[in-house]
Amino acid sequence: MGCKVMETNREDDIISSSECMKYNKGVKHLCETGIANVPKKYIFPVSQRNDENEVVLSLKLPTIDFAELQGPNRHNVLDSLSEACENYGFFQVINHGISNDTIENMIDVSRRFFQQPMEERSKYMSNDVRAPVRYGTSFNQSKDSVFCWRDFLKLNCHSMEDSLPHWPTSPADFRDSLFEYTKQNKYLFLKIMEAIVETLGIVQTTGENESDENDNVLKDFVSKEFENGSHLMVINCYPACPQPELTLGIPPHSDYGFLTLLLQDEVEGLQIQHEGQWLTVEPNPNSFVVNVGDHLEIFSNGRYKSVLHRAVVNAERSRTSVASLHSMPVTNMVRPSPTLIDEDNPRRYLDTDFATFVDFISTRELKEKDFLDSRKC
Ligand SMILES: O=C(O)CCC(=O)C(=O)O
Ligand SMILES: [Fe+2]
Repeated sequence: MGCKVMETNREDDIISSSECMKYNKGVKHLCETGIANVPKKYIFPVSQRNDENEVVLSLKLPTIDFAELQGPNRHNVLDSLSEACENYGFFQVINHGISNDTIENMIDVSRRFFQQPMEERSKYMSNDVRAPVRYGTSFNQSKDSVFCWRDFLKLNCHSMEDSLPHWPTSPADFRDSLFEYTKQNKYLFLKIMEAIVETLGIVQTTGENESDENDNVLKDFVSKEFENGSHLMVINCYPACPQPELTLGIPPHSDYGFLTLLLQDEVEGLQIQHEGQWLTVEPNPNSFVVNVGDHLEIFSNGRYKSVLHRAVVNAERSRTSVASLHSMPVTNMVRPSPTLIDEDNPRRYLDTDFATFVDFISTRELKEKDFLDSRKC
């Protein structure tokens, strides 16, 4: 659904405190009030914008066939997986086993959540980054000098018993759709993590392909480290924007966890940085875009890369995406796996935990890979 367009002058360029209040209600609300121009608060410096003159190439991400990963071809798929994590930090997963219905319901209920009146959405507005459910706007609303063209709903999915009672009850099917999706998403994450741990060669396996014993060793390792791990779902809403070239849906950043499983609708918008260039990831219905997060870069002692990515917006269509960020339990320390440190490969990152990350983001405007850089030895 697009922004209502009406005639305005540029008085909205002067940011008074009442203007700020208006922006804090989110960009969806701003669009609903009717705007013809992007207010100054959302205009990025030229150097950070999506350069209109630059030819942005489309990228077909390396593809991991999840069904094949479970069969006799596992070894080849593991090679592709390891190459994708080293060279792109991104890959797409097809044949993942999550039903079309579950995926379509997730996107559909997310859209309907944001289409509700402001009063319904605003019930979940909070500045508390630890709140079980939080509606917000931009990237880090309390710190961003320029706001980006995004509203989000963040939901804690790890301690379900504590979080679920706080989840929205409107639309009526919201909780059921999310519950089913998060359960299956977590299972998929654990299975992909088993494969990633195998590619890193950090658990002692028998060295034989397709051995049940190997399967169990991997399963036990991953379940011990991640079964009770953190799981944050971020539902992103990028309304259509009257001047998309002036702003960004989400500025360049890396994700803090081990892996992010991203579901996007059919509207293009995600771009990743690869060899110094921004590349647009073509949406592939029914697949997941998976990216390496900061914690996996640390855990792999730098072998796998947490890559910068961003989202651009467009004038015609609103875009919805759902990012599921998975990591170890929030109280755990994340550190380079000792098996990946030796004389030739010294430790490259300091230990870190979730509290350090929260302290870091609450004291500054987060830029690009600042947090990860702060953890380098
Ligand atoms: O919407 C997208 O394509 C990217 C979202 C994202 O990077 C995030 O939520 O961390
Ligand atoms: Fe991200």
